[in-house]
Amino acid sequence: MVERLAAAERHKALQGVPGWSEVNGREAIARIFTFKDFNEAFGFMTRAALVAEKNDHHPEWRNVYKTVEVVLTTHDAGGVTRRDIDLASAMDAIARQFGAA
Ligand SMILES: C[C@H](O)[C@H](O)[C@H]1CNC2=NC(N)=NC(=O)C2=N1
Repeated sequence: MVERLAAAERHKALQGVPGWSEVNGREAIARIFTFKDFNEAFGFMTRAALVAEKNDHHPEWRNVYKTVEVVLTTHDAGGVTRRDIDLASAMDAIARQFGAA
């Protein structure tokens, strides 16, 4: 069972994924990725989906044309855990490969 991060731990962990921020009123982290076009955005989602499935840890996300809004939280733990931080970091690496802004 992965453990929910307390506020101080969450803030510290967020420093490792600087593009992400806390969600107001919810124990979750979020980032909006903007790509060159829909093709790149969906390519990012495809790669990220495979990582999510491999790790059995899935995002809440919304795609509008070339943007992908991602919210990460661990439902089983009722808050942010290391799994969210690790998936955020993995998504950042994939986004860099797609030349995200
Ligand atoms: C049964 C399955 O392992 C669980 O439901 C997994 C799936 N993916 C998940 N993803 C996220 N974000 N949080 C979870 O608690 C979670 N639990």
